[in-house]
Amino acid sequence: MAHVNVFDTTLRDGEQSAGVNLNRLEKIEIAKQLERLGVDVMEAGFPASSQDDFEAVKEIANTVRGCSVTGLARAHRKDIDRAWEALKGGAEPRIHIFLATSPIHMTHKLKKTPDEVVETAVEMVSYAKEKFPIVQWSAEDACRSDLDFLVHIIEKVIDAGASVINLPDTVGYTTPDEYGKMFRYVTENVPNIDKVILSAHCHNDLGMAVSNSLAAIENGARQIEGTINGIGERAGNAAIEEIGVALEIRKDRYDYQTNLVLKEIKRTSDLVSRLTGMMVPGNKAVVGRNAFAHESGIHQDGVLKESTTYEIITPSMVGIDSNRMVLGKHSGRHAFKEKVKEFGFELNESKLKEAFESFKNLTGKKKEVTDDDLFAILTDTQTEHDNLPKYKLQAFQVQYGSINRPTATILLTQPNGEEAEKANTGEGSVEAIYNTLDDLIEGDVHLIDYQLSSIGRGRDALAEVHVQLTVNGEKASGRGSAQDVLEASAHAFLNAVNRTLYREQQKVYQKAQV
Ligand SMILES: CC(=O)SCCNC(=O)CCNC(=O)[C@H](O)C(C)(C)COP(=O)(O)OP(=O)(O)OC[C@H]1O[C@@H](n2cnc3c(N)ncnc32)[C@H](O)[C@@H]1OP(=O)(O)O
Ligand SMILES: CC(C)C(=O)C(=O)O
Repeated sequence: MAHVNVFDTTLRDGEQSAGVNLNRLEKIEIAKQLERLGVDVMEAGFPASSQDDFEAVKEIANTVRGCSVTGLARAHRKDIDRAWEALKGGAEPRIHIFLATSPIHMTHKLKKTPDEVVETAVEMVSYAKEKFPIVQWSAEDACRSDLDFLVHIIEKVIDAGASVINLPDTVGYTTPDEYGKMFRYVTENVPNIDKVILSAHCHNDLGMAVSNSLAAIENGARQIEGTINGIGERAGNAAIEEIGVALEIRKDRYDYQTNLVLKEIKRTSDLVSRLTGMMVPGNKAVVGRNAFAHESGIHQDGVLKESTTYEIITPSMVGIDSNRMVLGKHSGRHAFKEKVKEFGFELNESKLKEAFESFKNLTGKKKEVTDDDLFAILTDTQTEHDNLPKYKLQAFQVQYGSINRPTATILLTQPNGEEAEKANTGEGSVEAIYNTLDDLIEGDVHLIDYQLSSIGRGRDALAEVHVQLTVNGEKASGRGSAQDVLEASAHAFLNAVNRTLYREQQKVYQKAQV
């Protein structure tokens, strides 16, 4: 059985999804989970793109030991230098340099001739190779490139020191047959191709990213790139969980193995969905809420008689457990601590105490605290920055009636520790809350997007709100959960505002360091 490396780019291409903005702690939490999932390489970010990304890539490279950590770079010395500074402490530093090879990109975007592109690619790969043991080079927009030009440039960058060559379908344009043929052509025509691993990176604009990735594997690719839940630029990337499960379920056809620990899929999907605010559609393959639900009578009858009549994937294979954990108001610290471990979180003592208090508070409101509730509490606690000045909701009240204009009164602790109270109205209760918060918060805040969902099922399910705001013109996303929709809405708004405060504090701190 041939081995196929899994290259996860949730933290780079995934974070390029419109509206997604992960903070450092969230990225680290996802990185730890990707390591548990068994990915071979994780692309932690684009170090030269911002100070935040640089810090996150550096911390992930210095922490993660179970897989290789990489970072993206343009074909620029300064991008490569920055990537080296971020990645040099990693277990196996590797860089991912890209440069477009299609006529459209070379002419209109790069404004370079094909010869200049070859020259730049070779120069930058050689430069990177002086620092990095592993250099991956990507021919951006490979699928709209001239095949013989591809063959020519690939040969040159391999000579310059690249050990992984990626042929991305940057715009999600290709079909499985075409993509497979491109891999075959390159394999058969690049003379030094046996020195490298070929990689596939597919986008989902025409809904073919996973099929294209599988076609690439069948035609010589030994690395596939993708993201969890298929998030990413525009319509997203190939969903890693779908490729992993397809290779497993159809191993009669695909004689390839990966290091993926399929049982970690559900937790990884939940974590990424929750932290990015990108909800997983109910009908999404492998991880959707309905992926294992049987609704119609004939299907239910079949499954009851023999599950394989309508079920090709067992829920337990991807970590969907039918044994529900029940924690209630009589559960103590020890049981709680055990469950936190079982869930894969590593909380320090103060975060554990905070999470236990939130859990106890919830047991006062809900009959039963479910896995989903606990997961929400734990991700929130783990990804919240400690001891930083921030806005904190102390109390609020909303008056709502079908005749009166909704009015919200809010008591807020401000970053300087002082309390302030105000009231304002709105067309609806959420707007009244947001107008009041706007009055209480320094700066110019605008709501761009608001999404409400429930965590788990049942009348007493927790509400979860994701918002996108601009604060003084800067975009920020936030999330909040609570048993009450209005409280969750207020928390999400404040979470987004606090993130911009945190970013400001980081900038001040970084300036002071220089
Ligand atoms: C296919 C992909 O997903 S590629 C990755 C895309 N990801 C991102 O862009 C996210 C992060 N990006 C950023 O933060 C910013 O774009 C930055 C910091 C990288 C650059 O910002 P700016 O300097 O303001 O440049 P801007 O983004 O407007 O334009 C990109 C420039 O890079 C050039 N460029 C694009 N790709 C490459 C490349 N692979 N190698 C070298 N230069 C490149 C473009 O031609 C353009 O150059 P120009 O300014 O001479 O016209
Ligand atoms: C940087 C490259 C690999 C990319 O993301 C793409 O081409 O889609």
